[in-house]
Amino acid sequence: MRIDVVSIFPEYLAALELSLIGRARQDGLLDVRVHDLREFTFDRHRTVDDTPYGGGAGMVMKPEPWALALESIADDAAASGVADRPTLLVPTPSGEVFRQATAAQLAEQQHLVIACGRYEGIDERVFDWASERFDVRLVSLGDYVLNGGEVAALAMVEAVGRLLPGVVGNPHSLVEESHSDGLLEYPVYTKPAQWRGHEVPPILLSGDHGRIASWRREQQLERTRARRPDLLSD
Ligand SMILES: OB(O)c1ccc2cc[nH]c2c1
Repeated sequence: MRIDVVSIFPEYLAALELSLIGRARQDGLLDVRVHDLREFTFDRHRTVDDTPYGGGAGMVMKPEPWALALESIADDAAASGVADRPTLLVPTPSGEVFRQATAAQLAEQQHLVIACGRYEGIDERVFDWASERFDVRLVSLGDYVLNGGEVAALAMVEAVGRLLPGVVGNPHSLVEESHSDGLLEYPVYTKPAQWRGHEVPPILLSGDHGRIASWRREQQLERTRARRPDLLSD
């Protein structure tokens, strides 16, 4: 999989050189490229924003730098033999909620491009224009607002990248985690069995794997009912 990320703060994405994703890149399991949107401006001040039509606070990101950046990425990918029609992910508070199912869906794609907006957002016409060459998806991490798309990009690259074959050491760990089966994950414990007056649930020390599995499932249901009843109503 190839992932291109475009931002006016490319250094924000440096975290993608670390840990699991960084190792996957070094091992050739994932090709992540970060681009500075200002490389696609040609005025003296490398301008990427302007005042909003219709008035209102703040600034809006100009369409042309985005079109040049996205064209450059799509042309490069096509020339490199990345056959798929790229998926353009646009983090925005006004997008569909990004869920584990979204990550699983995206992990099947060959090429993702993530457009990190700033200011009051990107000129809407970019998304209409981009739909000729990209499958455009506006996505939100949840019902809160950040100052730009970079944090969402980091989250999405990790959520998708860790699902790719060979990226996590033990693929089984992907099965037993929150949301993989629609429920929250069960509580986990490790040594020591007694810690500051708090003990590990005795069932986990019993060696009875059948009863342990049942206990864990009950814990998942109990936690999901308590913390995320919405997951049970679907
Ligand atoms: O909350 B967000 O994910 C988000 C994404 C993009 C922009 C651009 C300006 N504010 C933003 C917020």
